[in-house]
Amino acid sequence: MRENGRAFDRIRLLPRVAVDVAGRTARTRLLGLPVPVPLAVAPMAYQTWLHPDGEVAAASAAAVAGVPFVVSMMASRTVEEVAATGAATVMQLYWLRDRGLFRELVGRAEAAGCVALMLTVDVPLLGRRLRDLRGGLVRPANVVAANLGRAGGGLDAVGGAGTSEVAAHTGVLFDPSLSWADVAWIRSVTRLPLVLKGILDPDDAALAVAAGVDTVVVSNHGGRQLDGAVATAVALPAVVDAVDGRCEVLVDSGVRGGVDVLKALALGATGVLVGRPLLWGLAAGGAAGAARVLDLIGEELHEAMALAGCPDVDSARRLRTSVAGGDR
Ligand SMILES: Cc1cc2nc3c(=O)[nH]c(=O)nc-3n(C[C@H](O)[C@H](O)[C@H](O)COP(=O)(O)O)c2cc1C
Ligand SMILES: CCCCC(=O)C(=O)O
Repeated sequence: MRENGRAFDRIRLLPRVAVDVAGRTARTRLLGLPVPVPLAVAPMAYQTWLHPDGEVAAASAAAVAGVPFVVSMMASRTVEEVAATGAATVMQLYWLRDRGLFRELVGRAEAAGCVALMLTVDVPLLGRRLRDLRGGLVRPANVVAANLGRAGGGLDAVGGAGTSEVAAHTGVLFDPSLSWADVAWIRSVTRLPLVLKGILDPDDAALAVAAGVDTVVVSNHGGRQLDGAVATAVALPAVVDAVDGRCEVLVDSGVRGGVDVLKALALGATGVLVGRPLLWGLAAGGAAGAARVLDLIGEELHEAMALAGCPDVDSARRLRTSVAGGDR
């Protein structure tokens, strides 16, 4: 988790000069849609834990900013409620043992008008989260996986220091047997664009392209899964090379401001997903707080583009970078 931020910090940009940036724009396409800035909100579970309106408030902020909102399969508000905010909504999915429930969720996402499905592939089981275990993490009774019906409620039998009810619950639901054959099946049951989230190895990126995926997200899940996994700013360039323009390449994990977005573009990304900063905004100020976070990142990106001599996103993708030696 710490290395994600450090890796972005170590990237150095080579600004261009005497380029007319007076009319600069960060407009581009992301997940097949026109967007004012190349970012979307990452899927994050259980947002009513942070604010009573949860995902509905966060998605409203995305709608105001004009950027896509990815609703977690483990969201505490339903995909229908999220889509009703007017945000371009992407449904995130985990591979479930209950294939009937998985198929039903695909159908609900389609019916709700989702613009894409995002299959997260880096959670065969939940990572070992020591603070969750030490604190005996248990969901409050009102924080449930609203999309999963009866399966979304709490596990009464689990509690106390040394246990995580969230890890136990996902262990019951998620199927660690996911393989590329299953990805091909998922590709075959929907016409929506398919995104795979959690790619780090360029060979997996090539397999994703071969499976007919429209977008890969270079992600280590914000450092929440495999401790010691490579930072995404380090992994990104090889994935961009392997994909070679055959699908979109998004990146997340450690993006904290507009300069990080510019660095991601310079490393070849189509755009970024923003994770925790959105939750901080949501916790601090609900929909307005989340909207302020998106505004700040957008403002910072526009400024950084001016200072780097980039009138548009394509020129940002052509910026040269280097990697600094040590930490600052
Ligand atoms: C509280 C929390 C819950 C998350 N829940 C999900 C989830 O339900 N599905 C998913 O694919 N990723 C989930 N993630 C991972 C994020 O989508 C994203 O990959 C990560 O947070 C990006 O890193 P960042 O927080 O450093 O921006 C979660 C992350 C956090 C912090
Ligand atoms: C609650 C299900 C898993 C959410 C998740 O992906 C995360 O906490 O990182």
